[in-house]
Amino acid sequence: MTRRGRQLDENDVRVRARGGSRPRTRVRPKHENAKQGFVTAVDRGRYTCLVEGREVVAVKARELGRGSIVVGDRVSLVGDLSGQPDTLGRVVRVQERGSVLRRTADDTDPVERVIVANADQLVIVCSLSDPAPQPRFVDRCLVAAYDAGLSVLLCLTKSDLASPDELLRTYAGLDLDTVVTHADGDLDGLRSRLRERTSVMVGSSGVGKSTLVNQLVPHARRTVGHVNPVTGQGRHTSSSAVAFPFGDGWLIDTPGVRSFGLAHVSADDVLAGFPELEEAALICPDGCPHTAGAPGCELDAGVTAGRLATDRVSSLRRLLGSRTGEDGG
Ligand SMILES: Nc1nc2c(ncn2[C@@H]2O[C@H](COP(=O)(O)OP(=O)(O)OP(=O)(O)O)[C@@H](O)[C@H]2O)c(=O)[nH]1
Ligand SMILES: [Zn+2]
Repeated sequence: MTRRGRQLDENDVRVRARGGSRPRTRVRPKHENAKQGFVTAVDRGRYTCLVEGREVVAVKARELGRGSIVVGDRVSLVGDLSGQPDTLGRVVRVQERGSVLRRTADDTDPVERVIVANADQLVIVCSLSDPAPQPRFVDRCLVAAYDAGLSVLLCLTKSDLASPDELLRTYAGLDLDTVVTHADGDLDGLRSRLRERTSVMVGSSGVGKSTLVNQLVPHARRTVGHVNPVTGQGRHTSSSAVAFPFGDGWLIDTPGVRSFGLAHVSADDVLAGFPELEEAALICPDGCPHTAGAPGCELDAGVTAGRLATDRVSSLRRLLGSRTGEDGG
């Protein structure tokens, strides 16, 4: 279950139905010797799974149908699980997911994609300078995280270049944890918040996410810096998520995820990404759209009286508007 008790999507239902409501006798005996694995990478129909400490490449068994398998899924595998080159295992079952982090391509696209399963924390990586902080990106990630029932760690990087004070003030009082880092600093604070959980890292380009992942997981070898236009060197070979074991948990990098389209999130759940505004909006008239100038909207009153931050209110309004195609977000 997710924290907000959200309905799981089609894929989840399909996975559950196969595991639960079907007579198990038909499937089970065949896979009695199936082993448990954790999906660490997905690339064109090939699933890399960690099985008893070995990296096994597997395909999806036909009986699983069209249901998706994503990084973070816990799966049962049969077939050749030796992990030797050119061997293939077969994923025969996907366990029920504890959480699903999803996105749509843009805010008006109805097609949802699950990016990562079973995560419990979203780490939003945001640089304090070079590139300048993007609070709207952070707000959008917050909505996606709360919608998925994930807790949030805001990681402010490049503190050697600028002070974190202003951003820390902006996000103080929200239901999130913060940590401030820079490339030559110690990462103990960050490490301690990553152990024993499954964390997903997101960040826009250049914020220093790969630098962080490489420091946390030295064998990760994430490419750092810009793509060389001549050689193409530095280009990420995969745009999908990759999971690395970290302490007793997992650290999942998402190189291709630059943002979250939020078409799948209801207006109420967008508002839930802004807890202080959600509380203020309780005294709005019934059915208030919370748009600028909406009659009696408490968000306007709160801004005028200095109780609410202008930036947060306009960020919320931009997100609400972009989902109906009124604003590019
Ligand atoms: N001053 C400073 N520079 C940093 C820090 N961390 C990373 N950088 C630099 O910022 C640039 C971008 O770092 P990356 O780690 O590639 O950033 P990224 O978020 O992975 O960006 P993409 O590769 O586009 O996904 C590189 O030139 C890094 O050397 C930091 O703490 N301080
Ligand atoms: Zn309102």
